[in-house]
Amino acid sequence: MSETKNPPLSAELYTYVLAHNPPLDPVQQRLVESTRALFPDNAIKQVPAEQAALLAFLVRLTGARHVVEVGTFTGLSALAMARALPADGRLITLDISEEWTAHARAAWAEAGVADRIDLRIAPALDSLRALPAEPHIDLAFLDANKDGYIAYWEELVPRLRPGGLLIVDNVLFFGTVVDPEVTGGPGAAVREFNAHALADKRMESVMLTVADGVTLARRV
Ligand SMILES: C[S@@+](CC[C@H](N)C(=O)[O-])C[C@H]1O[C@@H](n2cnc3c(N)ncnc32)[C@H](O)[C@@H]1O
Repeated sequence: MSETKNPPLSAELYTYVLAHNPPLDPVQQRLVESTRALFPDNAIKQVPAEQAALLAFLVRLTGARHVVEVGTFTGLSALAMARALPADGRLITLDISEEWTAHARAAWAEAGVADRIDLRIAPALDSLRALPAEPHIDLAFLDANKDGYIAYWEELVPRLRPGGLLIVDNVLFFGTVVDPEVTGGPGAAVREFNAHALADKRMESVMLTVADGVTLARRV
């Protein structure tokens, strides 16, 4: 068993972490609250505040102009990344739900970033295959159905420019990736994906214990 330096994340410690991150802006805060009110059974899908801040930070750090997101939901991660784009930057975000993304569109309009976001409603694999084949993506965020992760990775990696960043969410899948009794479903799919990503010599990857686990992978 490897030793960890991670302290247990108590509610008090998590509150402390949030207090030492950029706060959600008022539109983001309203989006979090309205998502919980309108879609209480699915609100867990939304990235937490510290992860929204991390996504915005990485967009700014990399100077990304061409961003692709797989998994829009009600639009918080897209909003965070779109706000961090330069004026000529564009975010393409992919989902299959008209209902959830209608809520996203309203928040983006309220935030004044709707003109930077191109929402495409279709199975993500179809939308990814329709993107230009050449390496042009600066940053991608993968946060949709876990049984599609390997296929989405395989479409995204060749389209990333050298040095481009691929951010993958839920790579711990609530800890189930190490549960031997989990032999199917999203936990097993994420476990298989993690092995696939680690073995990919086109990418340099680090796995972080942020939120439900985040892998940062750079196109070498
Ligand atoms: C975890 S949520 C995304 C959360 C979002 N990034 C946020 O922070 O609010 C996953 C999304 O993937 C979408 N999704 C599931 N299967 C999909 C598919 N085959 N193609 C495209 N989107 C899909 C769902 O509709 C859902 O909105």
